[in-house]
Amino acid sequence: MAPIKAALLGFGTVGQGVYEALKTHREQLQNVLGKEVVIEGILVKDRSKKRELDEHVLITTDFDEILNIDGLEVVFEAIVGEEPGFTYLSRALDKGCHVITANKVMFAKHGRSLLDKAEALGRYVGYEATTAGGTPIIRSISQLLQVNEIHAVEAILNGTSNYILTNMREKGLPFHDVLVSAQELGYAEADPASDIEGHDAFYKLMILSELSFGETPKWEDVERKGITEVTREQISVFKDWGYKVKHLARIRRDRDQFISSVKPVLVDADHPLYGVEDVQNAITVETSLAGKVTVQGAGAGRLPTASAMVEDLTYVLQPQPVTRKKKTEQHADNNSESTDFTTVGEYVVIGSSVSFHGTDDVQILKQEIKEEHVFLLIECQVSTATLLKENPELAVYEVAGKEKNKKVEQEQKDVLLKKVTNL
Ligand SMILES: NC(=O)C1=CN([C@@H]2O[C@H](COP(=O)(O)OP(=O)(O)OC[C@H]3O[C@@H](n4cnc5c(N)ncnc54)[C@H](OP(=O)(O)O)[C@@H]3O)[C@@H](O)[C@H]2O)C=CC1
Ligand SMILES: N[C@@H](CC=O)C(=O)O
Repeated sequence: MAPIKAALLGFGTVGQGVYEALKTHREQLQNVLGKEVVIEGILVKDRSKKRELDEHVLITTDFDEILNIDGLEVVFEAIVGEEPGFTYLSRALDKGCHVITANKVMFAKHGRSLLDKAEALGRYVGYEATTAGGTPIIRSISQLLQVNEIHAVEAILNGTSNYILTNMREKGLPFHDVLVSAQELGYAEADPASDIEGHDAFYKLMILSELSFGETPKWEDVERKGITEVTREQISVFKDWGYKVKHLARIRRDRDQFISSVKPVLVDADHPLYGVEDVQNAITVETSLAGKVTVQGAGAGRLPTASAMVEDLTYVLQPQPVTRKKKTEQHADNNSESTDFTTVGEYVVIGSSVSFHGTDDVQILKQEIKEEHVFLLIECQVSTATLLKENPELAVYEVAGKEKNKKVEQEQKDVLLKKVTNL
């Protein structure tokens, strides 16, 4: 039987992983698909690099040569950046191919357009590898949670950041050394600023938002912060207090409004993502019927990412019926916050000096002085924490899952805001 002809765009960490996985799992694929899958062509940027490839494989820097492969059915994309990836995949769909991508920057920006085009052409787009590496979250949401309404997603979505934070805490290693190790292991992006500044997790969160809610918040409204300001001294105090710093990507839809952020947050042992370490990613989806569902797995690296792309191959060639989530109206929540109540949360505030001038509504729950810094665990209103975060002298970390509604008189709120501004 004639084999399924495929092409690979990119032959770096991910591209090589796909090439290897197709060879090592040839038999398994043949059992599922009834045919062999053969890579016929590979697109690269630098043709002079030495590559270990079967003789018949076309290696080229010219995308037209890829598209001209006779009988090409599938294009895997694992190159870097929004372009030329988007143009190449659009053209591959126009040519009648199914496409499978790992490129989240491109997919966060153009995923909807590619999915629309594929639908119109009767082709399929696999994008499992764009989000959380080898963790099957795209398939879980799109195929297993079609009837459930999704209320919120809370996740660790960047393997490099989680690997750095884990190794700083467990081995006391300096930030930079662990980043270099993440690069050597193939976890980091070509420009690792994307990982450590939170852009990568942000793109993945936007892909999950589109999948879960049929829309995203305005991108500029999402609070985004990376892990570059997390110090070993902070991690050590947090550890003594029973917390870990995790880079969390969170989105909640509440009465047609999104509350969304990507930032380092403290979690305690009760939090579902507390035990997610090293390059692991995990995603907790809060649903209307199933409650909280968590999926965990390797978030980056050659074979886990290749796994997602090869699994996608079975999906694009044997698609299951899936309805894409449409933007839906949310029903008003009867438990919605009354004006008499205000939301309070727990925060760790760190500075060379921190004082609250006897403000009643800031409860100090714990304190410690370490080297040059005062560490305070406080309970205060969310609005107060927002003000504290604006103070460049302070580092403020939210403790995840500690928000609650508390009765506070309006006058108290005003007094508190004035006092905190005077810090
Ligand atoms: N690394 C990981 O764990 C994961 C990565 N991803 C995503 O997968 C994609 C690839 O990542 P990764 O393999 O790590 O990256 P690498 O930097 O290791 O490899 C990139 C590959 O793309 C090729 N390439 C880059 N630009 C072009 C271009 N304009 N035209 C043709 N080829 C090009 C390069 O060619 P050459 O070899 O000639 O330099 C190289 O082979 C990225 O979008 C990344 O975000 C997704 C999930 C996990
Ligand atoms: N650089 C990314 C790779 C996978 O998407 C990460 O570290 O998570």
